Amino acid sequence: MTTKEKKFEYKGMMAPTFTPFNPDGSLNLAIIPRYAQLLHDGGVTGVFVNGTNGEGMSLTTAERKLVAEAWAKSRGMAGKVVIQVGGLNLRDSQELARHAVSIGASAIACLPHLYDKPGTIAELVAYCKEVASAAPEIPFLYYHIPFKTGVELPMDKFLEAASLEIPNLAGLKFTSMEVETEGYGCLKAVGGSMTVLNGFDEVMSKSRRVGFHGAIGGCLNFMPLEAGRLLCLSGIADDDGSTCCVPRLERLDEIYRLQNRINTLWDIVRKHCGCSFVSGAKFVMKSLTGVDVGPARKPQQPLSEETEKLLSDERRENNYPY
Ligand SMILES: CC(=O)N[C@@H]([C@@H](O)[C@H](O)[C@H](O)CO)[C@@H](O)CC(=O)C(=O)O
Repeated sequence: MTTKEKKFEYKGMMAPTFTPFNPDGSLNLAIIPRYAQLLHDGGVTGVFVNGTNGEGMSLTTAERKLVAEAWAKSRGMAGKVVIQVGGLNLRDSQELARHAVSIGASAIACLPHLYDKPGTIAELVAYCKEVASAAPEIPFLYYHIPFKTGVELPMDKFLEAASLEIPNLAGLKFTSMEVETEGYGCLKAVGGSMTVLNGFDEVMSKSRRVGFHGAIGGCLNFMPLEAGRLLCLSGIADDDGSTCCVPRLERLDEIYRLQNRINTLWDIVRKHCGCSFVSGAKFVMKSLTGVDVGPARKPQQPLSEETEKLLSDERRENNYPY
């Protein structure tokens, strides 16, 4: 593999896709082409499959392959197809990594082991190396999401150490609020050669300002136009008024407004759905786009009619969509 191939050269908005289910809980793969078209129309240029929104950890390995294949078939619309292969026993993650190569995925991403959690950078590097080496032909991204995994190791140091051991290491999905400190360190790590993608919508603007390459955020499934404008305005340097037709103060107001709109929507979902956040997010997806990705799987709880009504009422009161 050449240096260029092992890098994940990507800039833009990538949707962490919801796995569509039928009401009986079986996969609804037939809807994926329409879902991919919707993302494409909103300016989304990649998909992150079988992650948190995708409920990868609630799917069987066979189902994860089917979902990955369906997105790979829709790559004409979906753009870059990144398959999250972690959250399982190592053997299955390696099998999914090989499968990702066989279907022409753009890259794989991987969580740490969720039970035998790594306690040191060396342990995390060793684990990632096992997975990455099963798919040496394509880039490997680490999926950093400490609030879910409990693995809180410093990512800038991880990238430095992993780059010496994993030839196809290309970067990470950084799902932490620490974008201006640790996240910035990741951008500077390994001579600035790693791709760093933001994972929390709440810090989308900040992450763009410090130079993250892109965003993988749930809101990109249903409000990509607002998110795209937010990312675009946030990427304009303050001292370079000449490149932007929107005056600086107006621009800052608009950034503030757009970031707040995204945050408010997530606050509504969190308030009514708590731990069944993906159930709520899937309901929002259906309400705002008409693409029905169905219910979430347990342990996410189904939404009661009352919760659905509360979500709908608050959504409308806050003018989503415009
Ligand atoms: C934990 C979680 O759900 N994170 C979301 C965010 O978009 C999140 O929903 C949003 O920032 C609200 O907190 C994405 O990062 C999910 C994601 O990338 C994935 O599906 O793997």
